[in-house]
Amino acid sequence: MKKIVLLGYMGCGKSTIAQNLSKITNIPFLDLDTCIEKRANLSINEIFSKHGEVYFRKLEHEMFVELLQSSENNIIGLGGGTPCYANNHLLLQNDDIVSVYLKASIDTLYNRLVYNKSKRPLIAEMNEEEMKEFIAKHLFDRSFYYNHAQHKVSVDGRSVEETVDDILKILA
Ligand SMILES: Nc1ncnc2c1ncn2[C@@H]1O[C@H](COP(=O)(O)OP(=O)(O)O)[C@@H](O)[C@H]1O
Ligand SMILES: O=C(O)C1=C[C@@H](OP(=O)(O)O)[C@@H](O)[C@H](O)C1
Ligand SMILES: [Mg+2]
Repeated sequence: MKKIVLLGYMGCGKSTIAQNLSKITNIPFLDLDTCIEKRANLSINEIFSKHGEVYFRKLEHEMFVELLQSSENNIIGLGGGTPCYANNHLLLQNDDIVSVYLKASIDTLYNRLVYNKSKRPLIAEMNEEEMKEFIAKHLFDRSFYYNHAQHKVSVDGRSVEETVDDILKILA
């Protein structure tokens, strides 16, 4: 059984889908952000505010490599920026993983993030207008990295259960 790696922009559902896919498959799930918070003993917000984003990206890369090197079978929910730094996107092509890009439209992402931004330091201080413009440009810049995933699943208008089913079809 290969490790299953879920990636995509903030708000596309990586953490939620990883948890629900784990319930169905009984494969343990790991959320990369949670692993980083435990290792640093700081929240993502605190890491950004105390040490800055470059420090966070270093921790994120180290933890991502560590999780990929473990012998355990896991479902790993990445952070939205994980594929976009330290050549992490090249790891998405590894033979011993199944990487799935949860692709969402700007509107889907905005509608989910507008009520969930306080724990996301990149957008926490933005107003609604700024957020919409930021997401559009940021998603465009990042799509090169996300498109290195082996598989792509559209999540627009799909329930959690439907997205889990879409991923189960890939794993079958
Ligand atoms: N399929 C879905 N339909 C509706 N809302 C969803 C769906 N998947 C996730 N969400 C919601 O979107 C928000 C972001 O989900 P989350 O799993 O934290 O995304 P990510 O880890 O990719 O940032 C949460 O409020 C979550 O409940
Ligand atoms: O897009 C990003 O750069 C980030 C996404 C976040 O994870 P989620 O995608 O789970 O929100 C978290 O890693 C951090 O706030 C940075
Ligand atoms: Mg998440």
